[in-house]
Amino acid sequence: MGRKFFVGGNWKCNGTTDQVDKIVKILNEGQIASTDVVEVVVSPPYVFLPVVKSQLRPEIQVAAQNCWVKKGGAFTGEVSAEMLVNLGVPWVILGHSERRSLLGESNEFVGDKVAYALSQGLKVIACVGETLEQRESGSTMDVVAAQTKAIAERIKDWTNVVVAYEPVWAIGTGKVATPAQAQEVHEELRKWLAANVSAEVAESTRIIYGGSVTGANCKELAAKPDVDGFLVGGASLKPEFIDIINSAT
Ligand SMILES: O=C(COP(=O)(O)O)NO
Repeated sequence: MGRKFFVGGNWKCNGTTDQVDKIVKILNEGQIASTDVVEVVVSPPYVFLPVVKSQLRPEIQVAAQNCWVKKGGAFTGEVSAEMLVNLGVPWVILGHSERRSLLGESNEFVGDKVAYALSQGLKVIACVGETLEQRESGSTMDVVAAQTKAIAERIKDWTNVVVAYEPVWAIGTGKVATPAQAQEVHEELRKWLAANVSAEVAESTRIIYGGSVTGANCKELAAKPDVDGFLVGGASLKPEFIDIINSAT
């Protein structure tokens, strides 16, 4: 398969300087698999990005949790892709379900953000996922395909894209998807990429799972053939994140 395992830590809107110091210490002192085996990217809030980047061991990269949809300027409160590149931040999470639901980010807006971030040289963790209502109505794949299509219509090169399947009903709820549920959607997503982009992109693009991943459930999920890693929320703030990083070994 040849897809390097990928573990992202999404700190969301959390952290004080003391808490950030403690998390960085855990990350710097943890026994983690080599970068040949796993790619690790942690995503602090914007305000902590420079200090975390400066203090983290070199094997662990950083990501922003969002960025603006076009070149910076008169967009009060926004942070541009160019600023992240200027800071040496290599990754950005885009299209997280919390932004789609709380801030009304549409599939098209997320697609535009992904295209612009890539054009500026950022690497992107692009989030997709359905709500409980959508799953219960049997429209999971329709939703996830539409979210992915809005990205595919706007980009040509998938080299720097990781797709994060994060079922909304599993985020922050403790109701983790079963390994079979995760595998089913990841496999269908990969088939969608093969049919609508290319076999090569389908084969090489990492599709990672997010939604109540913990040190206790990560191994079983990681064992599934189309689960290429994780995007972890709550547990990325805890020592168990080290176990999740090592879950593919
Ligand atoms: O939103 C998530 C997952 O959050 P939890 O692990 O806390 O469910 N990742 O981006």
